[in-house]
Amino acid sequence: ASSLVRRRFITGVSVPKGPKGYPFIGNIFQIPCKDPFKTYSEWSRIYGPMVYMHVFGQEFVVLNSLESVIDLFEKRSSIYSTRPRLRSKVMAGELVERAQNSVIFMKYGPRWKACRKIMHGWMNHRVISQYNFLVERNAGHFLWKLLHCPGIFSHHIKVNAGSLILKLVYGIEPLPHGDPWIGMSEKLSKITGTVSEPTRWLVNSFPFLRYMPMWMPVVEMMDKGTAEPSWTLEFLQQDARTPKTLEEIATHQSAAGTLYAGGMVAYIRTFFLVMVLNPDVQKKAQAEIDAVVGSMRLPNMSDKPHLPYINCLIKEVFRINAIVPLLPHSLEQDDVYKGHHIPKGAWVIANMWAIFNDPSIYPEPERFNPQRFEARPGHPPEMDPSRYAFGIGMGRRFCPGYHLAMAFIFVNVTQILSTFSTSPELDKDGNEIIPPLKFDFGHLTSKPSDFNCIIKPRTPESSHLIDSLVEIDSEGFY
Ligand code: HEM
Repeated sequence: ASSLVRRRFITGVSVPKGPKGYPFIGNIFQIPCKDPFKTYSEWSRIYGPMVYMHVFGQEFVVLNSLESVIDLFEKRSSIYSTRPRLRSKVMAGELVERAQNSVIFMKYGPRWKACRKIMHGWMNHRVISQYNFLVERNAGHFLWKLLHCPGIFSHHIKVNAGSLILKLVYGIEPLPHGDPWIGMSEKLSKITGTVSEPTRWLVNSFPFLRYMPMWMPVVEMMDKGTAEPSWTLEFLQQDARTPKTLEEIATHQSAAGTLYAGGMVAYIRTFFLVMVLNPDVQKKAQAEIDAVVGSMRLPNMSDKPHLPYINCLIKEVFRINAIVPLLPHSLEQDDVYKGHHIPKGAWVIANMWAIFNDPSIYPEPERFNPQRFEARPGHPPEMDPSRYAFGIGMGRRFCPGYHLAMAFIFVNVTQILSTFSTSPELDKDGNEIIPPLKFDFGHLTSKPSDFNCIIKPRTPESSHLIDSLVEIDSEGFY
């Protein structure tokens, strides 16, 4: 508290308002474990769009309005682009190590810049458009699995996203079941998510794997002459005579290690859920694909400009589930915004959930309505949430996987709509079991709670098309 008083004296203004906490422990008991972003949003109605809280001396400022998020993360991105400092004393060693090695948690500085440069080289718009064929082929495999084993669709979604990343980064084709690389990436992503949850600091043991040297299998395959083209191979072969410095390898490894597909999995699961809940939307989207693409081929990236309703649908899925509902940034110097002191070292958290559910931006926010993004007389399109689901504007921490994720989403959503109908499960009396529109927040992302549904090919021709496009060397593809 004394440092607070001192800083208040320096800036002459006070921190934003917030719920009154206890001495030392602060607001720890007021921050709920479940859906904290909803509580922050309620608090903003009492205390204003910026809400201040503190826990064990760590200060937090939650930004609940789009205006404040743009003003700070975008317009002042030179100050607000670092990540919160993680409290090493109360965290297990592995978590700290993960934090140091992960681009997501790196402090703004030279090492972070080096990683971002590598990632930009892999995932800029031009490079990603050259990989469209791989995204499309990968989606074809996914359809084939949905056709032949629809009961475990959630599992297929996970493998689908994970296998694309593994192929791009390491040239590895994952095993159909229980692939160790996919399992390991999942563990890494859980560690990453755990590090970021403010109320989790107190947990002091995590039974996770240690961070593994992920370039090793590529070196082995290179030696055997079996390495497939991949970003890692490209890196290792660049000037192969000069041994890589540890720093270079570590930088590449941390860039690669962060590439996990959690956001894409959450998106596709959300898409299936809203299709179950909104049959009219599904029919309308299918009618658009039938009219533009026909049923003789699968949609691909070149169809994107000709499918306006699908493009609106994709935006609405981003809005209805804020995949990364809380975005934690931090600042390394004191700042003053709208008459309030934003203290150096505070976690400044953008509440994206609050923004995507703000009725002044999205009227009737609880309604799933792709048409809100259409321009009609007297109705300008509502703000595109996919612009903000990956970070703010072109702010420095904006998700480097944006182009890859958008290509993946477009191809998968259109190919699923073109070939399958998704509907609610039936109980033994033939009544529909309607799943709730409910999401679980954990490990940084928000995903639909488990639900079942029926996924059926739309026509016999759809099944033939999928089978004919996927050449399977029958060895248990799923
Ligand atoms: C639908 C899918 C995805 C969503 C919604 C998503 C969202 C985000 C968000 C919100 C951030 C934080 C931005 C900020 O702090 O301002 C982020 C960062 C990041 N994302 Fe994604 N992402 C997705 C897919 C991907 C993919 C496919 C990759 C890589 C292949 C990726 C790699 C990263 C990395 C490395 C960072 C950290 C950047 C940094 O801190 O400098 N993301 N993502």
